[in-house]
Amino acid sequence: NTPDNPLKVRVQLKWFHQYQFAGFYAALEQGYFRRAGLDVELIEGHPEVDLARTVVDGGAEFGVGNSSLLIDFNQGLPVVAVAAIFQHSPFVILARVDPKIRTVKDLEGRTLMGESHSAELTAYLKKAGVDLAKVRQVIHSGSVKSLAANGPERVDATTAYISTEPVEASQYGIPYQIFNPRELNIDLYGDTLFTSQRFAREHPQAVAAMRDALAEGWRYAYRHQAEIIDLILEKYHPRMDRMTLTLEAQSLYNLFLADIVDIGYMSRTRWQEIARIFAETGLLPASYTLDGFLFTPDAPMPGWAYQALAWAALVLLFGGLLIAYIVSLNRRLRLSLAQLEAANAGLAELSTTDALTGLFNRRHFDAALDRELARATRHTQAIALLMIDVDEFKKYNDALGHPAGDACLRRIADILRDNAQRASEFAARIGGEEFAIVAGGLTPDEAFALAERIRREVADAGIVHPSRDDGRVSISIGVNCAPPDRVPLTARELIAGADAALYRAKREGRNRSILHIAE
Ligand SMILES: Nc1nc2c(ncn2[C@@H]2O[C@H](COP(=O)(O)OP(=O)(O)OP(=O)(O)O)[C@@H](O)[C@H]2O)c(=O)[nH]1
Repeated sequence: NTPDNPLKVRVQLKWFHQYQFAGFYAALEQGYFRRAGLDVELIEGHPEVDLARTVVDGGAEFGVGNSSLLIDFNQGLPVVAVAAIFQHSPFVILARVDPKIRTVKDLEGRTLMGESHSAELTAYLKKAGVDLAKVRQVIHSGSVKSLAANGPERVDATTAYISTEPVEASQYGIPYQIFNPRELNIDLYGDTLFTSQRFAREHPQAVAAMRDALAEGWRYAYRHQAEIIDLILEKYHPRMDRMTLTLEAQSLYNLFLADIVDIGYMSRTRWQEIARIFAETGLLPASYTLDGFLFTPDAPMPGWAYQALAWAALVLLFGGLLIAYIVSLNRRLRLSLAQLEAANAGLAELSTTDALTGLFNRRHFDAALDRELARATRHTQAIALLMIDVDEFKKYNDALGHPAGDACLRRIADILRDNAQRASEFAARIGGEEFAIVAGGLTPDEAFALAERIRREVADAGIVHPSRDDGRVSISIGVNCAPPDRVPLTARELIAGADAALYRAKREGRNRSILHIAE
């Protein structure tokens, strides 16, 4: 509902037009209802109107009732309390001044005039120990004048609002006394805005809007009391004059402004207390309930919201499935990766060759050297080791780049392989630019000759080295040879001798072979 296309609603008031309904008049006049999307029509009440029935049967969308609504609700009338307009009930009994009527109990045997559905009256009389059967109850004439009438229409007491009838009685010069239920701790909500369960279910937003606009109307009425009284006098033809309305207004404000709660506020605890009072006086069964009686603005979801929710659930479902699939895929991937790594590690373990040159790698060299030494020992054979290192290879790399360095290493490796072709010989790359050749059965001279041949072949290969004096890549070789009578010699001893010779070759100018002489 919008201000341009408002929802038409009728409000059944519980009494004649008077200041009691000031919040409604103000909200109408100030446009609060219309702004809330409501086109409100007020229906004047009277003593006999059955408020709950009128609203439930569709005679109005809202009603202004009182705490009796809780009894109607428990008797099966589908009403919903929306807002407590008065935090305390203005309800009292107004009785004639009569020496025989001193307490409310003295109303036994007397005539009491009351409006319909006044549970508060019954609760009060019962709690005061009045035998209801002994009280003659008649329908409210609508005027306090019945207290002073002559003849059969005269009554001894009447239900009344503390805000209205005492003033009227004074104006008519009727002496009166007041019996107030609050003296017996009967403290109920006063006027209460309510609707039917059906309307609350179908138009929850309109109900909340009505409640809020009415509260705003009451706030306005409080600030502009005289203006609202003028309005009532002009538009609503009240049965009271300005003075009575003014006194009524002041009396009403005492009832609900004493509480530090927002106009319209109501609490479940308070309703529970009211239910307890009704149950105590037999107006409600012990099995009474409050469930469904109080309006909760949780609007039922509109159709589009259900659809959006369904889509969101679907997206969540597919999202969840996708995530589960990705997680399982990931797990499988991690597993295969781990297997792959293990396999690679196994392969590396098994691998014997160097990836760059194709020669044996360091691991194989160590194992093979041990094997060759053992064999030489077994057959009492000589064994020679050539340790080969590329000269000033760092400068080569620096000058020509790493890829060129790799190519150079491969060329040298080829030369080494070519020169270690016998069954008892093998070449290996044992470091970055370090190589080794193991040759079984060679005398020291033969081993040295082999070293020199290799060194010359590398020098003659003509691999350009920008930093070398002769412009060529060269190698240095340290040769160690264990003659048959010196075997067994450990691998470590053999390598140490060859290293020492290589070190000398470097120190003496590079591009040379040195034979280690055992001491
Ligand atoms: N391109 C390439 N260079 C490597 C490789 N392995 C080691 N090197 C390089 O070889 C160089 C060895 O340098 P050094 O140990 O200082 O020896 P050097 O420059 O050859 O000098 P000397 O041995 O004293 O003649 C380093 O620059 C390493 O980066 C490889 O696989 N490829």
